[in-house]
Amino acid sequence: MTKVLVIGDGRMGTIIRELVEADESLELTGVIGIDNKDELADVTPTADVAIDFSHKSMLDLVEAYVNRTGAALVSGTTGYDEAEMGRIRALGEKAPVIYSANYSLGVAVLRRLAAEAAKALPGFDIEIVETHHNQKVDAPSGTAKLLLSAVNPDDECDVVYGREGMCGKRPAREIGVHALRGGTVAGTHTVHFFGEDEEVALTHRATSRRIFASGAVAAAKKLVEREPGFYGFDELMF
Ligand SMILES: NC(=O)C1=CN([C@@H]2O[C@H](COP(=O)(O)OP(=O)(O)OC[C@H]3O[C@@H](n4cnc5c(N)ncnc54)[C@H](OP(=O)(O)O)[C@@H]3O)[C@@H](O)[C@H]2O)C=CC1
Ligand SMILES: O=C(O)C1=N[C@H](C(=O)O)C[C@H](O)C1
Repeated sequence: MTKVLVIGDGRMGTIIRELVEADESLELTGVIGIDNKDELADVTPTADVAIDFSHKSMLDLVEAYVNRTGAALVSGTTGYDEAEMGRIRALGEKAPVIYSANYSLGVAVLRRLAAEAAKALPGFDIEIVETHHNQKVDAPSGTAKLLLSAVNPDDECDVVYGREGMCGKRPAREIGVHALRGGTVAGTHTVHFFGEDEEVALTHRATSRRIFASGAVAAAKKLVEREPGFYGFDELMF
């Protein structure tokens, strides 16, 4: 039995907890929310793997937990800055760690397609649009950032987050990133490629956040078989 600690008891944490409880190969050792977050620093029972879908403010505790116990870490929390991402990567020296801003197979394929399209369509204007429910606290989404780095791998383009006012004509080497918020949308991402008299648009639409939760649980099962190290989604899941 693989022992699983779920960090985050919100929308994602609740579904992950249900999936873990329903899986005979997994044992739930605890669920951490704001109210009992200090357990991470002390009394939490040791788990083989922690699955973290919480909030960036939990990073100090998550980091200390992995360093203290050596538990594997599946991290899906978004909103981290570069320095915080560096701290998550560094945990790979202590334990097997995977980070992905999106645990659906569909987005992993969208990322590849978008990278391919960007190479094949030089000179096209790229715009990324993400849409999420009205409870999401970070923008743009982690997935939008992941797609941005797929189409702009060498940081050659300037990036603008929304536009307003007399911002002038669109420069050629610019990528616009736009966040829409409303209702209960689980997560939609479109990468637009605009050319002369034509447009290619690649879209992934999640119709339920269950897809992210089941991807994270599948990742946890694979991760516990691995040596310490920092793993990407494609490396572990394909
Ligand atoms: N990688 C992926 O595939 C996916 C990633 N996500 C990401 O997972 C994270 C959680 O998403 P979701 O479950 O929808 O979010 P919720 O707001 O429903 O849950 C957030 C959780 O974090 C806890 N928390 C701790 N500190 C804070 C704080 N300072 N402010 C707010 N919450 C805090 C909350 O505790 P409490 O309940 O006690 O308030 C809650 O357990 C987000 O970063 C989201 O972007 C979401 C879907 C897919
Ligand atoms: O907060 C969410 O809901 C989601 N967050 C992730 C992100 O920021 O990319 C993944 C998914 O789109 C749902």
